[in-house]
Amino acid sequence: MEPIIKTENLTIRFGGHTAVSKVNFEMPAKQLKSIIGPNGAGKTTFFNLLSGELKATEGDVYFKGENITSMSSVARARLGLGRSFQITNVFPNLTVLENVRLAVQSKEKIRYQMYRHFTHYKKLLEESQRLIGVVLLQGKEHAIASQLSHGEKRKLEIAMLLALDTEVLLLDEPTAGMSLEEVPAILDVIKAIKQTGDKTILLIEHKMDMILDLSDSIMVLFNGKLLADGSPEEIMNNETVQNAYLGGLYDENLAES
Ligand SMILES: Nc1ncnc2c1ncn2[C@@H]1O[C@H](COP(=O)(O)OP(=O)(O)OP(=O)(O)O)[C@@H](O)[C@H]1O
Repeated sequence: MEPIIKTENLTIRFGGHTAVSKVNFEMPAKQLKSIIGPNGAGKTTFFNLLSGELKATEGDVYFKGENITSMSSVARARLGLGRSFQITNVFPNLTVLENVRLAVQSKEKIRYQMYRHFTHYKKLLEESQRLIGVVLLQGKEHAIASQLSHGEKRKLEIAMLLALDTEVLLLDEPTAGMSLEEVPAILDVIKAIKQTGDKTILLIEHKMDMILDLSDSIMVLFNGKLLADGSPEEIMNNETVQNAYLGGLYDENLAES
């Protein structure tokens, strides 16, 4: 089966520094792949190249076989490739339900006037409630977005990404800045999304137990290069990966000259 995302020779340089270097990567549809690597390995930069926040210096990005390298992040999001922080339309003074409902509405392109039709309104509400359930925010429907905890805000963002019918979810450290008690709930949310079986998830995480629990595959970035990509077991047993993490490989060995 054709990969849902593919990169060829994907490279970005910031001045003299190559942050992502000649990455050839394939993302199978409807799977969860984690991206790991030490701080500064290029994980977030790689995400930004996929989502269109950054333009590649060299190389190409494909979505379902289409070359999207020159497409804006908005156009990519419309195609179904989205990252959580791209959602700038979380209204802090609206409730959880209202925010999700607006996202569902914007996707369904239902015009405001159609709210007059009660059946449409009811459908919107039902879909919003379903998504609030998927991200485990039941009971918080009427909470004001700005008053949610950090973890709950991330859940709301994910619900809105789902409402926009995002096929590929790019989740950049969804547990960052979260209290320890909030982490298992986010793990459950990602599992619940995975269980729906129709989403492709790319996840940047530092929490190894979480990665091993969730991932179908893991890719390792090191100094901007793709060091390895394989099943969790393969990656754990990969000597090069072990060396990289143990500091056995020096930056110069892998750095772009
Ligand atoms: N806009 C930019 N201008 C210059 N250098 C940048 C820019 N963005 C990233 N970099 C550099 O590129 C490298 C990769 O950064 P990136 O944030 O992608 O790493 P990361 O693997 O996500 O790290 P972390 O785990 O700490 O988030 C770093 O050396 C960083 O300083």
